[in-house]
Amino acid sequence: MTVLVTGGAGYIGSHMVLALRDAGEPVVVLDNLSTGFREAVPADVPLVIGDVGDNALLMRTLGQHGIDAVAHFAARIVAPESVRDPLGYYAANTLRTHGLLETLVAANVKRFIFSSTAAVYGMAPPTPTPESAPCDPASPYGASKAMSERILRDVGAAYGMSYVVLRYFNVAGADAAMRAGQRSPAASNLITLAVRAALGIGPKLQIMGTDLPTPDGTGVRDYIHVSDLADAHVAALRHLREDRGSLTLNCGYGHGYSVREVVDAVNRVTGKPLPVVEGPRREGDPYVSIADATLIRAKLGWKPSRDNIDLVVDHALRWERMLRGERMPMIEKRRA
Ligand SMILES: NC(=O)c1ccc[n+]([C@@H]2O[C@H](COP(=O)([O-])OP(=O)(O)OC[C@H]3O[C@@H](n4cnc5c(N)ncnc54)[C@H](O)[C@@H]3O)[C@@H](O)[C@H]2O)c1
Ligand SMILES: O=c1ccn([C@@H]2O[C@H](COP(=O)(O)OP(=O)(O)O[C@H]3O[C@H](CO)[C@H](O)[C@H](O)[C@H]3O)[C@@H](O)[C@H]2O)c(=O)[nH]1
Repeated sequence: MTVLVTGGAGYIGSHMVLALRDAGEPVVVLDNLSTGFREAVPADVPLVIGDVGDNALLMRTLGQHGIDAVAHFAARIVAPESVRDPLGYYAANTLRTHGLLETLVAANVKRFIFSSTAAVYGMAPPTPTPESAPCDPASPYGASKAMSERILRDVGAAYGMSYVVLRYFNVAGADAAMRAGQRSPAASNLITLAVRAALGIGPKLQIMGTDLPTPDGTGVRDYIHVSDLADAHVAALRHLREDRGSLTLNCGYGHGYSVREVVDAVNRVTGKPLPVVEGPRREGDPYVSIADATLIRAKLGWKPSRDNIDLVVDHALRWERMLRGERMPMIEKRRA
């Protein structure tokens, strides 16, 4: 029984590959390396380079490796870009998920874990946000995921596929042993930008809005450590293998930090003040995004062990240093 991880050469998928490998689960990665990195996949994990939309390749991969479950991470993920290129996003995310599900139904693969996002809830959901809150995505990116969720629900009902949809809040940090982390130079999430600024390898951090209706005027987010998120996927896999039914679950800690609180954490971890520039609000940014994270604990027995903003920042910072050659990674490097 092998797990296929689409997008396993990307930031979150590579942590899932490590979590599965650490749990002794055979795993295969399918990735087109559009935003992923060959070296993010450990040398002893088969890497199939190709597009998730290539049905013939998928069918071959499923058969060759005896796949019984798929964790589908492969996607385009930049919400503002999706506003400029909605057709590209619906094709990359919704249509490719449809095609993947079609192939899995034909191949009789009946376990599916889907990477969804808090962006399905839109601009002003109740906070903390339960899974039952209405989906009202503000961007084509969020809509492409919400549509995929809907397709999955119908496929599950019609063809007996069991699935776990995981709606991630704000993912951050890196593997504690520095085997994986955010490799993309284009990453635009707050914690990556803050630690890169602290190390002088990125521009000064701009606080996007200081007059929001939040306690200190800056945006509040529920930051989840990427390895806790990977553990949630492993728990989801166990749930599916035990035939305990389909689920849609938030992935977050259930509490949030403002941008200023994240900057404070960076200051504590580095021991020196991070210079920041105060700028205007970013269009389309929710003020607050916090998960109601009760259901995932109840349904999967998931217990995060890294719910500590200083730890999240420390791992992100150490990873950036390591990437710049200050420390060697602890996994054997895949030969290019
Ligand atoms: N990063 C976040 O904060 C966040 C938040 C919510 C949800 N998500 C979801 O998590 C998933 C992973 O995100 P990430 O941050 O690791 O992004 P990423 O860009 O690092 O990883 C995506 C991976 O998928 C691959 N890929 C993309 N399109 C493909 C295709 N058509 N065929 C094969 N491979 C393809 C890329 O090469 C890359 O390795 C995505 O589905 C994203 O929507 C991410
Ligand atoms: O340079 C920056 C970058 C971000 N922020 C602020 O930091 C907070 C977090 O912003 P991110 O860009 O890190 O994350 P978002 O909440 O905007 O979005 C992320 O989480 C969403 C889920 O809620 C989606 O999945 C989305 O794709 C993913 O990037 C926001 O208040 C934002 O305004 C800044 O002040 N300066």
